[in-house]
Amino acid sequence: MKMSLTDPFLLTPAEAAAADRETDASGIPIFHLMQQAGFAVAAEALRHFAQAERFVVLCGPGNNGGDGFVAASALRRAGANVSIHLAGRPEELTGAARLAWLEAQTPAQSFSSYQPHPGDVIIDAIFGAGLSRDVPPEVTDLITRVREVGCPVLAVDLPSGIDGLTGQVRGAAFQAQRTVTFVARKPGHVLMPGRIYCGEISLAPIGMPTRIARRHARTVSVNDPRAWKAAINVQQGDTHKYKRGHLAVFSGGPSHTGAARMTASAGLCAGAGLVTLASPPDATLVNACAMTAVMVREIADLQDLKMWWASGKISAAVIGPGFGVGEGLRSYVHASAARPMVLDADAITAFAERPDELFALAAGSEPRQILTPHEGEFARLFPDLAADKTIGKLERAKRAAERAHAVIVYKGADTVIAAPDGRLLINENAPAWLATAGSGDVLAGIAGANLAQGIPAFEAAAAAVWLHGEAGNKAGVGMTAEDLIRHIPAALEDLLSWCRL
Ligand SMILES: NC(=O)C1=CN([C@@H]2O[C@H](COP(=O)(O)OP(=O)(O)OC[C@H]3O[C@@H](n4cnc5c(N)ncnc54)[C@H](O)[C@@H]3O)[C@@H](O)[C@H]2O)[C@H](O)CC1
Ligand SMILES: [K+]
Repeated sequence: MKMSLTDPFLLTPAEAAAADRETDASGIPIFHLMQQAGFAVAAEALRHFAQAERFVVLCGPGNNGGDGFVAASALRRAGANVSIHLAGRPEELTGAARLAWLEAQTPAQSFSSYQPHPGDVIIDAIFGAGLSRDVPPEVTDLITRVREVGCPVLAVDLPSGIDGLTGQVRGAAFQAQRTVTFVARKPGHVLMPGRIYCGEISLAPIGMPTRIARRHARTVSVNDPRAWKAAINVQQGDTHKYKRGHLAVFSGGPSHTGAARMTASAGLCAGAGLVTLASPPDATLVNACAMTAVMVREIADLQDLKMWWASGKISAAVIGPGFGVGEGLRSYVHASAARPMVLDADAITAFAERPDELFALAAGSEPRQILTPHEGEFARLFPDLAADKTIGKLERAKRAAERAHAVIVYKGADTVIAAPDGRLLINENAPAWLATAGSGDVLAGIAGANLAQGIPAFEAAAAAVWLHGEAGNKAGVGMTAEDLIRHIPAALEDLLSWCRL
């Protein structure tokens, strides 16, 4: 089991700036933090780029540039060949960055005078958490020239051009081989494409008291069991099957049964006590022949469904995988309003023309629904949010959850889980090969199993996304969705060990 030793909390750029100010006010000057930051960068440069013929430190106008001056001085003292290029004029520097510049006592050249050369290692200290708009043309130009020569880049805090809040590229960005960040990672380190641009990330504590940093980290965390393990029943494995809930999964017609079967099998492996595949009459035979541990029950129409819910025998449901988009699906969702339910795939698309109808169903109650849109489905249900280029994935997911009164699992390599009350998590344990046919059906089944066991919707969704990623890691490259299902129990074992810690 791979356990991360770093804290799961993230600081948005605004939170990091507020934490800096509070640290300064508490008697630890920002200049002191900057020195520690610069030393950490220099140490990382010497450790990982020992082959450098020259370190070229590119310094911007703010404190990111200040970190660069400190790093440059430290590298010089260590005997390295260093040159500094500066955006603008040194007289324009202020605050701690100005102090760092004065201490560096070095001539600085302009950005435009820098000609990248093989053997150069770039220390990118142009923009960090303070990037507030697209990078200017001279920086775009520099990024292009460095890329053309292929010089390795060590980024300070963030690769310049990556937005620390959204992970988006603002005009252009350095592709770093490594990034050294401070105190805590920012969302932009975890969200795509920022995560890719950062390369290998290391974290330097730089002397900010953890209590200050933690107090400011209010917006978002990494999806790590520490965020929700309290909601997981550790006794899960030992209890009676009826206590572990009964999950209903709705199958499509006779030629569309595979997806729901995948969901049902995943639900069983993920710990639901019982799983029933609710099948239209013409698909019952197909489903019954294919399933063993999963039960099959005929649900012919709305009346059957209402009676089933009324019997109190099912605890949660998954609808959408392979069901078929149409009025039938919408009526089933209506009949299941306010029940713990995962709406996936077709269940999302079915409401594309009338999203408000779906959102109204969940209004007023505590969130019981989990919606699991990928990029395309998200845009169908929340077209305005998807089109709004001024906000990133976190804000989109947050607003969507508020609007839908539901937990949103906004899928991707950087799946974001959002609750209507504003809680946000970014998942980072999913391997690239998880993006395979049927993978989403499996995720829906795991989430359904969690709901069936009585786990609240946000925690159920977050734990499902994490388990899905862990199972994917265990199944390994080249896996199929069936392999993924077979690896859920081992992932669950890991989760229960986490929960017992
Ligand atoms: N606790 C910590 O993590 C510490 C981090 N440090 C470093 O400080 C930077 C953040 O510093 P800040 O001055 O707030 O921001 P930047 O240096 O990233 O840039 C601000 C600077 O740039 C101008 N600007 C922003 N965007 C653009 C643009 N697109 N084009 C032109 N100019 C732009 C803006 O107006 C400012 O002048 C953090 O990343 C760390 O590296 C501290 O060293 C100490 C503690
Ligand atoms: K940078």
